[in-house]
Amino acid sequence: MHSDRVIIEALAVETVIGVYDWERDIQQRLLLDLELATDIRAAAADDDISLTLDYAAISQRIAHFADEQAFALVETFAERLATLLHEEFAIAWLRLTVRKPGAVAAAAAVGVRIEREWS
Ligand SMILES: Nc1nc2c(c(=O)[nH]1)N=C([C@H](O)[C@@H](O)CO)CN2
Repeated sequence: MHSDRVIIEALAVETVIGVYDWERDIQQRLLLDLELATDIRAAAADDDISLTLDYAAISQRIAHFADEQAFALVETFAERLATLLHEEFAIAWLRLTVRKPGAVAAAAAVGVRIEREWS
């Protein structure tokens, strides 16, 4: 696995998310941190965006994914998003943190962190 990473930090997206009835009718903000494994050397050598993971394109895709989904659990959001990133961007390893700010008043944020690897 490559040790290089393309990163996206504190990406804010809006989505329907939550287990309670009152959460089914509103959009809430999630904050996402991503580490995406890749080998940046070819892109750096040729100074060519097409040879690396485009963090702008990936961020846009994630925002669209969030907008069209309505999961109960942040676990489901994280797992489905990881699969999407693997399938659409050929990402073989990632670490994804999904935070739900404000969900627990006494905490700055709660959520999940997952790592996934595909061979
Ligand atoms: N492990 C989880 N615990 C909880 C979740 C969740 O998605 N994963 N969700 C909720 C509620 O939706 C909460 O965020 C509403 O404030 C509670 N626990």
